[in-house]
Amino acid sequence: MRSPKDFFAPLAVGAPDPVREIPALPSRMIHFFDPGNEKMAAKVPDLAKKVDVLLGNLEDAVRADRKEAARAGLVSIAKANDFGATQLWTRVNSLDSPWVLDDLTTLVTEIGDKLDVIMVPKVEGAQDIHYVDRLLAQLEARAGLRRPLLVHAILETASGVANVEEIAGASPRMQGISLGPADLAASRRMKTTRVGGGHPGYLVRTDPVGEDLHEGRTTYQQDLWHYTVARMVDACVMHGILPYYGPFGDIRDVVACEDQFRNAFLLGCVGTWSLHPVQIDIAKRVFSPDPKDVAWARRVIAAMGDGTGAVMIDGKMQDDASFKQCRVVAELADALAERDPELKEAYDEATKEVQQ
Ligand SMILES: CC(=O)SCCNC(=O)CCNC(=O)[C@H](O)C(C)(C)COP(=O)(O)OP(=O)(O)OC[C@H]1O[C@@H](n2cnc3c(N)ncnc32)[C@H](O)[C@@H]1OP(=O)(O)O
Ligand SMILES: CC(=O)C(=O)O
Ligand SMILES: [Mg+2]
Repeated sequence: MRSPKDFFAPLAVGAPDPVREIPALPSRMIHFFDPGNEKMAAKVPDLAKKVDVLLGNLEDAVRADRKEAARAGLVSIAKANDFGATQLWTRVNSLDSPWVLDDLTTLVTEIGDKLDVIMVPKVEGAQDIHYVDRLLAQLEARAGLRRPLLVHAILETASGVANVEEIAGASPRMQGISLGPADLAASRRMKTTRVGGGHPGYLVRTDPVGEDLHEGRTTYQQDLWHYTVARMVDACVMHGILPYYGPFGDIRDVVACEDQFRNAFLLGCVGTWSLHPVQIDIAKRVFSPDPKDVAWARRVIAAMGDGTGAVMIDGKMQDDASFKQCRVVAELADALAERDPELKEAYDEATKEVQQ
């Protein structure tokens, strides 16, 4: 284990200094595309205007015989485009794969100055992050980069979940963690066959009403991911990094997708993945606070002054704890409004209405 005193020293001579704080940039949707797929790649410049994060995916969903095309495609796309305030991330192949070394070496060397975050799949424990941390420092030093690349882990193995707190704190590069429900389900031997979302068999049932055990008993489907998302959120917050939901594979079911995203938003996640253009607006809607909630939050903050004491607003008690919750919502709204003029207008309009 590294001494806390050395935590902010570069891991290679000439590598940039590690960051001391993870920037809380808008990242409501991490939009996945296959950089080796010409149709998808052609849409990237337009998509960049709509999404907070574009992610060139090199891992699962890219066929083995297309890995090199995907890597080369990402290099060309990054060199040919300026994405402005939209972040560019990549997901490299897993650390036990034959491709990851070339992924990291090529990407850091060729486009390390364009990339913001490297997503590492199937992270099992802090040792995986330590490996990537040192290698990135060596590559950054060789490439003469002035800004350190950040690292994002996918939580998609049973060991990863058991070690999530140490993963979150393994390096100052750690930017965030996403839930990987598909691989996690396989790793845990869950008896599901889906990519995220619920399952009709995972339910609770009301008590029997009479002799007939089948009559009049309502069932409620439960959220398979509640425990993992909640634990991931706590681990991330403990270490000052950002939690995300991951993929929702039923592209057609936009309703359940929105529900899954909203559960994650309410539990503390800052964003999610979009696998298909249709999921971009869902993520944007869900991970931008509702204008009514923003107006309420601003009203509570104004009424609470320095945040101490208690006041009553519309019959509801407000004190330091609700003031802090309102600040979370209001600060997120302010950050998103800076990037999105339409949202700014909606938030200001709703705020004016409650002031009248
Ligand atoms: C468990 C995990 O690891 S999840 C992460 C890994 N998975 C991924 O990254 C999947 C990314 N998404 C995809 O590959 C695709 O969206 C698929 C395979 C799910 C569906 O693709 P298609 O069958 O082509 O969908 P569809 O016909 O609705 O696409 C409509 C258009 O949008 C394009 N499109 C689809 N997905 C994307 C995307 N993610 N980014 C950009 N464009 C896209 C298609 O190329 C198509 O273009 P066209 O109109 O020029 O023909
Ligand atoms: C996100 C991912 O890779 C998974 O669910 O397996
Ligand atoms: Mg996976």
